[in-house]
Amino acid sequence: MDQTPTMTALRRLLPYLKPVRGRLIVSGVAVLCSMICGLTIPLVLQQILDGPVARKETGPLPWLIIAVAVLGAVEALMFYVRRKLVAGPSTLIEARMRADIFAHLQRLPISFHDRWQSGQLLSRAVSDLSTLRRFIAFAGIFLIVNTLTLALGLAVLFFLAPVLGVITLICAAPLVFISTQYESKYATLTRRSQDQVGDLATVVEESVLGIRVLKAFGRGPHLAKRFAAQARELRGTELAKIRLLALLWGAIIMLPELGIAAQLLFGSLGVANGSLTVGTLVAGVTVATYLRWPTDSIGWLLAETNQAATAAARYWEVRDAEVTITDPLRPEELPADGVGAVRFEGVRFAHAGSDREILSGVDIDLRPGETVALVGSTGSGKSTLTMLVPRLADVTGGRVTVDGVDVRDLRLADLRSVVAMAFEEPVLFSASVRENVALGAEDVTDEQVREALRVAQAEEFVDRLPWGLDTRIGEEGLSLSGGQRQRLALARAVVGKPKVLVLDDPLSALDVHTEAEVERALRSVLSTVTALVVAHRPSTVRLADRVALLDEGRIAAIGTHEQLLKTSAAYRDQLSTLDDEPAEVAS
Ligand SMILES: Nc1ncnc2c1ncn2[C@@H]1O[C@H](COP(=O)(O)OP(=O)(O)OP(=O)(O)O)[C@@H](O)[C@H]1O
Repeated sequence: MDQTPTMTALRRLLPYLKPVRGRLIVSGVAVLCSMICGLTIPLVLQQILDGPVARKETGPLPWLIIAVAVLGAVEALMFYVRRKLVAGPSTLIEARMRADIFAHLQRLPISFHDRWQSGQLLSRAVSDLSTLRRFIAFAGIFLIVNTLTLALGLAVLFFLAPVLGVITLICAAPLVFISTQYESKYATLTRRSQDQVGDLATVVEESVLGIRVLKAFGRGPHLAKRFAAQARELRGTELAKIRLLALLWGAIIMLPELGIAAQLLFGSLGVANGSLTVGTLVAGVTVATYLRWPTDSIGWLLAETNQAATAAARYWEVRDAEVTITDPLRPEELPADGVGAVRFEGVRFAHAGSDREILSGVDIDLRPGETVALVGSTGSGKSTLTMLVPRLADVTGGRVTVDGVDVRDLRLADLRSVVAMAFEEPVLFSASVRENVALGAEDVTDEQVREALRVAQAEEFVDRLPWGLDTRIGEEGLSLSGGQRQRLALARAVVGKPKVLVLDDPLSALDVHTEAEVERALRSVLSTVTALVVAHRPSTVRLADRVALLDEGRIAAIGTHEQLLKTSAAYRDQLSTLDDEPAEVAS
């Protein structure tokens, strides 16, 4: 995966900052004001020491003391204002960026999701964005303000006595060199640690989703060991970061201390020979002491900036991923009297970056209302072919049409309102039964949900659930049986009353009893639509009007089951490899 240069990644956040720039600028100005107040206090101190104290006159003293108190109060107030002002914008930016990456993930093609680990996406949408929020609210502002304060402080020192300014400058110069040396090393470590967090999130997610497999095979301890090893790697990276930061901090803290010592040495000599007043020396040392926070914080601020830049780069890597399946520039309309005829015409398909064509000229003509079962050896491309109808992937040659219109010429929303799909693995979301079914179409009424459940033979078991339609089903619907989940997935597929249904092996992995229930549901569902059904079992083949045999990227035979049994040796061979006995099918 290409890595976006980190600082460019940070700059690209500007459009998100734009709507709230007013408040961000005001909060920056507030911090600057508080810093200016802090830097003015030593100047008043100089006036007190060289004026009333040196001359032993107490007259102007109260006013000068009040000035110090007011400056201190304004400094504190401005800090408070910054904190108040910055909270809203930074959380707003985080929320917007999070919503945008989520929306983008929905648009990205399946091929993207096949390539990317879910934990990497999770860490980018959650922890990287929190890092960015912290940067915008705090480190980003202080990076600018502290740099200005350092420049201003230096100017004050030069104003007080050039020698004090020069000493501070000489002591600060090595910091620039050390910081640049450290920056690139720290950036590499930061990137590594943030990627490792993503890898860890992937392991946690996969092991939670696959907990049944892991338990059944007793692989929990093995995975726990692997996880611990990855966690140790992350710890190693974090320790390397801390060691590097410790070195930088050491240098950053030592250099200003040396500066203050040098100021005291040369300043005292100056006072002794009369070239400096005591007030100037005390004010100079106070300014240098005040500059310690802006100086000390540089290491931490650079670390935060690095972290934020890496987080931004990781964010943009996902946002820059190309949405390859989009609405056409000039969309066509489906005919109003469309009946759901589907044609595959010379369809070819190869995965991006792969030379191997999985489909190399598939022709199938699905007549309106007909069910065609697709059989073929494992890996022959059956699932791939089904994905081309609702454009989960696009053909690389030929075309797929619905009612005579190339699916690529239709708006995605229009296409997906007439074509519905159910998959081998019926994914259910942690939401109510109603929400899970209504996911299949927009603005669905309860009556429509019930009708879909009836068609999918699911109404009875849903009514037996503790809260009926409102029952929340667990993540991935794990609390339901396989057959119940399949029937809910079928209800979701039919709720929008599609004209075309594409089913990727809906009877796989079901026991005999459950299979019969889902088969009944399927018969009822298929009677109303044109359907392409991937079949791994003779029982699924039985549901079809015709069967197409996919072999070596082409349709090797197509016809009714009985015709093919008589005429196609390849079909008979294929059936003998299916899960049930061919004899059972023939009956
Ligand atoms: N991202 C990818 N890049 C390259 N090849 C891929 C990719 N994804 C899948 N394939 C290959 O595409 C081929 C077709 O896969 P597909 O899932 O369509 O087969 P299938 O007939 O549905 O198999 P099964 O019956 O086992 O479900 C397989 O050989 C698979 O290895």
